[in-house]
Amino acid sequence: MTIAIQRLSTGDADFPAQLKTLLAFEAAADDNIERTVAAILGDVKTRGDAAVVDYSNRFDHLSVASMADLELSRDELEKALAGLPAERRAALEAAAQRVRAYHEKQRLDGWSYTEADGTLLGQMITPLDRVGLYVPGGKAAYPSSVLMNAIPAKVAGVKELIMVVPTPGGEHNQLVLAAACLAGVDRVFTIGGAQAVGALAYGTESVPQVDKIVGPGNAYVATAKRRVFGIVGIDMVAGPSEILVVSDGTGNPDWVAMDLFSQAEHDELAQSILICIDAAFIERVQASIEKLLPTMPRQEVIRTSLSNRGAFILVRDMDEAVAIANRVAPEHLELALDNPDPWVEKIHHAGAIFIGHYTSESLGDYCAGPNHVLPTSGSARFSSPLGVYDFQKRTSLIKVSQAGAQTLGRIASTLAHGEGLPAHAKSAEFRLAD
Ligand SMILES: NC(=O)c1ccc[n+]([C@@H]2O[C@H](COP(=O)([O-])OP(=O)(O)OC[C@H]3O[C@@H](n4cnc5c(N)ncnc54)[C@H](O)[C@@H]3O)[C@@H](O)[C@H]2O)c1
Ligand SMILES: N[C@H](CO)Cc1c[nH]c[nH+]1
Ligand SMILES: [Zn+2]
Repeated sequence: MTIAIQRLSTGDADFPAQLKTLLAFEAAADDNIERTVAAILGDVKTRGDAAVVDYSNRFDHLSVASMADLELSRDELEKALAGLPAERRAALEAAAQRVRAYHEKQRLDGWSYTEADGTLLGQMITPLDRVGLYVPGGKAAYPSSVLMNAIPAKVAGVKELIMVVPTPGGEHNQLVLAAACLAGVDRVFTIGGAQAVGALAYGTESVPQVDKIVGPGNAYVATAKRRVFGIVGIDMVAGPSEILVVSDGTGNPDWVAMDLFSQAEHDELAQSILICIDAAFIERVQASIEKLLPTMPRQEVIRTSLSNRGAFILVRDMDEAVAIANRVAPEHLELALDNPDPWVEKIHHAGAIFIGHYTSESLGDYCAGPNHVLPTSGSARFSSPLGVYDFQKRTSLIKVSQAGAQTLGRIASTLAHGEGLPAHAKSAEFRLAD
């Protein structure tokens, strides 16, 4: 069966309008979800543990009596790690080691300088005290996301990392627990959805209140995170996965087809786009898609994603390809080019750039080292991958010498009078020598 993937060409007069439609994705605001989440959060705020237990029993089909049944012991996490088949354990450890090494480079350090009159100015960096990590557990479990969220937090020096993961029907995903153990997660509660976000944001008798909640989740989780923002910090509200491949017609079309599949298989709403300067190569990728799709276990998800949100864009040259890539500002951008290096610095908007034919996006998802939590839906125009800096805060330092108080005091006094704030002016003036 032919898979109908939208074809666009920059040579067409209506290309700008077509591109706009292709990129016009907004997570549908759902009043029912808003109402449900508001009610759950309110209940968790009022009734604490009892509410969390009730919702966990209802939504995750459990029958537990108290929160004590919903916390895993250190022993259970260690058993999960010890029980992994050797090959899986080695892969998990190799990925964790590479992700840690990369993120070590991101740690921000404080700085200060002293002016001629002895006044010291600087910036102090402190880690967040306590962070909540949401790990989705409904339809699919992602141990790699445990590493990508927990390791930067630990590298930043976060003192306590509390993980929540729903376990529908009481099933514990051993690879998720092993990843938590390896990444140094401190406590794990088997709770999910809006009730878990509420427990982390407000604190309950058992779940400590955190300072920031990170990690992806479904519409209930995303809505709850948006609602508790302000009481706690949040990382970002990630949309469906995206990949954009820029091709000059070189390389293997099977590789490109599978790279497009790799993000399409996440979600029917995922977006996979190929921009290419060579019409014949686009046809070869289409043929590869037809050939390879029947071999894929998640072919229905891939088919839906490619036909609803996928696209092939034929461009006249590489400059046009790069301009459109920057307009899309994709989560993942592959430069599938024989000579990719000169083009890297022309890409200004992308969550991550995968350079050259051997750099499949999937290596970044698991083990290259950089974080796989990346800005989606064009937000790479103004935001960055999750990193150590998301778990560090900056505090300004000001230590004014007696001499400095004279110079600064006169400036501050003048400006304070200008603003009509006499107490500000006086507090500076009191420190002026007569
Ligand atoms: N961007 C990324 O890096 C990334 C990584 C992993 C997962 N994801 C996304 O995370 C999401 C995971 O979703 P999921 O559902 O599998 O797991 P989830 O853990 O996010 O949600 C499961 C919870 O949703 C709540 N829920 C379900 N139905 C409900 C209802 N009718 N009323 C109230 N609450 C309800 C329940 O409490 C349940 O425990 C997917 O959208 C996936 O694409 C994104
Ligand atoms: N590609 C996803 C983020 O867009 C992350 C992931 C986890 N496992 C596989 N992939
Ligand atoms: Zn992925």
